[in-house]
Amino acid sequence: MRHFDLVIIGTGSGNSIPTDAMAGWQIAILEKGTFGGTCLNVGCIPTKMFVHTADQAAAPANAKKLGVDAHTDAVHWPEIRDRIFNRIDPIAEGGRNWRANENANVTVYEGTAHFIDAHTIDTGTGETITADRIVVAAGSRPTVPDIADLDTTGFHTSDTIMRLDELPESLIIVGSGFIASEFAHVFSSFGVEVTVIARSNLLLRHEDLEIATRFTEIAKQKWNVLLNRKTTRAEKTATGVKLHLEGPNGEETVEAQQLLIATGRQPNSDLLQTHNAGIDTHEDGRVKVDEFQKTTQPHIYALGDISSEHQLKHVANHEAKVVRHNLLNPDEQIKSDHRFVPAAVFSSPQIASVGLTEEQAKASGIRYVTASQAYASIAYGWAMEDTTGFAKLIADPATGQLLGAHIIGPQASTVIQPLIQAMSFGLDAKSMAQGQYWIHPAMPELVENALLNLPLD
Ligand SMILES: Cc1cc2nc3c(=O)[nH]c(=O)nc-3n(C[C@H](O)[C@H](O)[C@H](O)COP(=O)(O)OP(=O)(O)OC[C@H]3O[C@@H](n4cnc5c(N)ncnc54)[C@H](O)[C@@H]3O)c2cc1C
Ligand SMILES: NC(=O)c1ccc[n+]([C@@H]2O[C@H](COP(=O)([O-])OP(=O)(O)OC[C@H]3O[C@@H](n4cnc5c(N)ncnc54)[C@H](O)[C@@H]3O)[C@@H](O)[C@H]2O)c1
Repeated sequence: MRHFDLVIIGTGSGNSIPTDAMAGWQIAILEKGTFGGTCLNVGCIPTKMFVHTADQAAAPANAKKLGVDAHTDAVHWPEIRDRIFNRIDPIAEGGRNWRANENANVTVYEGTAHFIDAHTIDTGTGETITADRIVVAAGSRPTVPDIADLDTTGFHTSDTIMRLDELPESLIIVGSGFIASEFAHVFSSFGVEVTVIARSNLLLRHEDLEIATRFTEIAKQKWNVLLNRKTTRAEKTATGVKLHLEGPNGEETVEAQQLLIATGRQPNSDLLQTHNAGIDTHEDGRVKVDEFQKTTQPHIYALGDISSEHQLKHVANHEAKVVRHNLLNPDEQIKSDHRFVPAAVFSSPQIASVGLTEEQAKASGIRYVTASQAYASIAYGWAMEDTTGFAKLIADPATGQLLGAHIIGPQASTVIQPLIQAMSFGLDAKSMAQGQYWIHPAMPELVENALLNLPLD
């Protein structure tokens, strides 16, 4: 049985751990799917390449209010799809080739691995190996809800929808979180008739209530948004799929050519049989880790979607850096920093957030103040004729420190960055607003004005 100094399970953020400083270590990398993991192959990167294209396709419709007549003549789905994946697929293959054939100290095993015990792993390739140290970076996979007959109708998840042969005329999306909101924007901008089915009365309900409410209002004008609906049964039709729903109008059905299930992602700890290694998991299947990313077995670390409460690439990357440091410096371990984890929804409009929502601030019983600023009341907002976007800030009235920041509107994912910086480095709202120039008349004036609007002494 071959023995390794280090085994890494999963080639998403886990693949970034081996470094020159580990050149003397024998390392095994285990992967059951495509090298590079979710973000590169079926997640952040292709989705944002589709989102940017969708933004272009939708732009002419928005130009009308500026006095410009423009029209999107055609959306060439096969060309768009192939442009995106002809860029991504070689990167995945190049990464695999580099690790498999060009790293003298790395051995790649391509199979579905599982633990035999705390030091022994069946690689799923017919070979079982042992290791001194192990990194569990096996990510998550789409959750499929229990809808009767769904298995007979066929459906897509984010793993498959981006590789459709052709653009459908209509698409039903079950779910109302990140993936639903981003793909609804992509497909509707490409001319597809989109229906979004949500269990609750709001889309993106993890966001601050005012933000989620505004997003839901806007979404209703663009998509067929069905709120407070339970999907009870799926049925195959001659042209696609029919879903049976229960909701405020009683029983009803919706039909479309294609169906996307976007109801969350579950950690892959079950595939790994982590219990065989004595690794504890949370009730939702996430591997338990401490602040050093150590599992309940001190020689096994975990990172990213399989253990984190934030299923975000920047978090997985941060944790991978922490794990790499701790593997190389066992006597000077560092902690992960999860204080201010930002996230953005790349829909239309975009949403970006960091820190507490107002509901969370209220529930925690702390004292807080809020302030908002509309894009419509800053000069660049006039230029864009934006009427729906705004920033909302939550701050501690005693110290002026920001507790949360939420933006809905153009370029929200970029405009929020100085607020993330202020929170991370402890810069108070007043100093931030008054201690620097803000380029006039640029979009960050939204942030400057929101800061100045906070009722602080
Ligand atoms: C559609 C979509 C869009 C997204 N967009 C964004 C975004 O814009 N911004 C953002 O921050 N995040 C985004 N995310 C989330 C982000 O992709 C993930 O948080 C991140 O990729 C997780 O990285 P990871 O290394 O933990 O896992 P992964 O990248 O999933 O890597 C885990 C790897 O482990 C392998 N594996 C699993 N089980 C086994 C096993 N038993 N044996 C061997 N190998 C195994 C898998 O095949 C996979 O390659 C998106 C996700 C999706 C699905
Ligand atoms: N821009 C980004 O950073 C980005 C983009 C896409 C995905 N992601 C990550 O991937 C994760 C997964 O995305 P997602 O959109 O699948 O999850 P999500 O957690 O954002 O949303 C899941 C949605 O499905 C609904 N839902 C759950 N079970 C259901 C059921 N049985 N029937 C109907 N609806 C149900 C939930 O109410 C929720 O609206 C996200 O949590 C996020 O961390 C990030």
